[in-house]
Amino acid sequence: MPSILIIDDEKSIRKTLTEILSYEGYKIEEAADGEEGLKKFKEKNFDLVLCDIKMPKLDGIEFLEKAKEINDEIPIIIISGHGNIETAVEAVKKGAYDYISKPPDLNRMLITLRNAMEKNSLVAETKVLKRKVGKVQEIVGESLPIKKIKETIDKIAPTEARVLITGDNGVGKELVARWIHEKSNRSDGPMVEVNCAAIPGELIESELFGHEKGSFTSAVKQRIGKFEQANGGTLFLDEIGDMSLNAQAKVLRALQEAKITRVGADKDINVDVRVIAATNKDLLKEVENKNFRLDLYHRLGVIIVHVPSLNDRLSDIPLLVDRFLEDIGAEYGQPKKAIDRKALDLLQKHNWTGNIRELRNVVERLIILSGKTITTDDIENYVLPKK
Ligand SMILES: Nc1ncnc2c1ncn2[C@@H]1O[C@H](COP(=O)(O)OP(=O)(O)OP(=O)(O)O)[C@@H](O)[C@H]1O
Repeated sequence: MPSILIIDDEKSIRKTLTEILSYEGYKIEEAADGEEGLKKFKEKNFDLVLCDIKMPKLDGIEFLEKAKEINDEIPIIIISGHGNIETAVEAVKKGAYDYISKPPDLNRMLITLRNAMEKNSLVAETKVLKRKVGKVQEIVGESLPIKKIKETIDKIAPTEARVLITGDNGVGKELVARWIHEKSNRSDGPMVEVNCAAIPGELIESELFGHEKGSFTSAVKQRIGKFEQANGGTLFLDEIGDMSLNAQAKVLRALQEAKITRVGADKDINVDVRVIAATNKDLLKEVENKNFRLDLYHRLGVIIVHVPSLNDRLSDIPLLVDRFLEDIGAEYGQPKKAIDRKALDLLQKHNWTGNIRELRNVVERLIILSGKTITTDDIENYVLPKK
């Protein structure tokens, strides 16, 4: 149950707000002035604070400044009276999430609260994910195409240019996208990924743009879409070739106008997002077949990075195998296994239709099934198709 701290010197206001918000399922604590509020704020971890501006002892702005120093992740919403809208605006500039006017409009207040908490949990989620992922995995390889790709990433990452990454399944398109984000000026912002092939056609719009409660039968609560989640960062549209024409039209508009509209809403929302898209399809062929919009293709593909298949850069295999032996070995808590030269040669002769993902799986299998050193027998037994 989300918890809210209400700080207001007027008892009647505290009482009304407490009644309404408890009824809405929030856990409420009250404080009668800024000082008491700050004491409670220090003691407990609230999900949100509602704070009046004019109060004895410590007023709303002073509370805001002190609270931000203690924990600037908890959203604070200012309640402002008639006479102090300007102060409320100043509070927002100083980091309050928003303000609501007295007497509060019930619906608007509830929406503001919900948005604040939702946004906050998204921020927290992104942080957790960032910590989990930690550093982006290195792009291993010394072959000419890989060197070129690394150079291109260095050149294009700091620009705002949209990038279309093409290549087979499992060649490392997502990894390239991650590095572009990581080396861009947006790296402190989120990188949000959408796999357009995995989302049913009728849900993709709501997934990308969000929806208002009740906008369609299963929209039981308001939802923030991926474009909004990626605000200030990068949106990675994977498998873009599988997106419906309907959704393509909306994505095009979002790119042209830097604005989106949630499904069922009439208000536009500005978004500041860099889009990177990836596909394993030949998009121009899809354009010819009327499955993909040419104008969207041109919007997305300002820069095109093609990641070649592993079969076209077999010289990278020894380095990749070495890296996977080390990483996967460590994941299993085992010492790194060796592989003999001839076994490595066999791997370089294999037809890698599943690309680097397949190679990684193969190395994992070999680590599990082989002895200390991986031999040609192991490759014949566990990798090559049985005749
Ligand atoms: N050059 C590389 N060095 C190290 N690991 C790599 C490299 N390229 C890809 N990988 C690893 O191979 C796996 C597949 O890569 P990734 O998911 O980026 O491919 P993809 O092209 O996006 O695949 P899909 O088309 O299925 O979305 C991942 O585990 C990735 O970390």
